[in-house]
Amino acid sequence: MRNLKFTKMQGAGNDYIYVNGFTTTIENPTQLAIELSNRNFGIGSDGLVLILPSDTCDFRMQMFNSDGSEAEMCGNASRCIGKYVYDNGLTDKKEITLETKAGVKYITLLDGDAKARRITVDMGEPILDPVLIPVNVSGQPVLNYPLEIDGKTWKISCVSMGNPHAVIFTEGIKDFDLPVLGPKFENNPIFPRRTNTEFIEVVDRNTLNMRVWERGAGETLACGTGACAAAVASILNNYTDRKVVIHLLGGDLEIEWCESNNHVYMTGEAVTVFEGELIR
Ligand SMILES: N[C@H](CCC[C@H](N)C(=O)O)C(=O)O
Repeated sequence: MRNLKFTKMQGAGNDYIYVNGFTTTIENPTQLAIELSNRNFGIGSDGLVLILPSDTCDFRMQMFNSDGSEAEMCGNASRCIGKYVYDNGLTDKKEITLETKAGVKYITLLDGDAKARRITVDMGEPILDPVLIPVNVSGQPVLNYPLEIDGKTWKISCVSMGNPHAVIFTEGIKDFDLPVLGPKFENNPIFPRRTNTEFIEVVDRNTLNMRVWERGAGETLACGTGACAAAVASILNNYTDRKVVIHLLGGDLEIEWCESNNHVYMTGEAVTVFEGELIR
């Protein structure tokens, strides 16, 4: 079997392996995501991203977490795909449409070079209907809903950006033991398709601190859809204005929930770390 060429990229420290689906066919992406994400026996990453042809858009994204599960959408990966396709000559456009399982996303390349680019993605409208998130709670929006875990009651605000998020506004997030706490939210029966969980400190009306336990990947240094969900939840709770800077462990993301069209815009970096060839 031919060696596998790949590109390693990261957005705010959320790192994925990118494969050009125009030249390489991946038979079993679920298994490959598990193997290649392993940070000792594989390449090491938060998951695997395939860049594919699309009948309706410029490109299509298929994204797999490090546990092999396929997600509907990935914000940090969508920025990196914008950089990848431009840098590799798959397009000369700086306004790019991307087909995802969460609908069409619109990528705009701002400035930068072959190493790092600043990119904005129109992430579309947030989904607040619990049936669609999904979360087994009645009434919308789901804001500060009391969820008891191991005798402690947490207040969750639930938003989907095509993938499910439970947002918790709290204090002292740097001290949380996420490897213990995260899975108790991720796998809680209230979430029929599991959930990503964001732990948020409100710094001021334009600034949030965030840690995230991702569905299918564990703690990552950043989550683009999670940052969007956290911004929407903080605006709905009137903790912040409609433009927020979110400080994540791996870097900052700028989120705006636009009042005129109800779309959420995410701006941040996309960085190419290295290119490689997997010996198979
Ligand atoms: N773990 C997520 C997918 C990756 C999302 C994240 N890395 C982002 O940048 O949006 C899920 O299963 O919904």
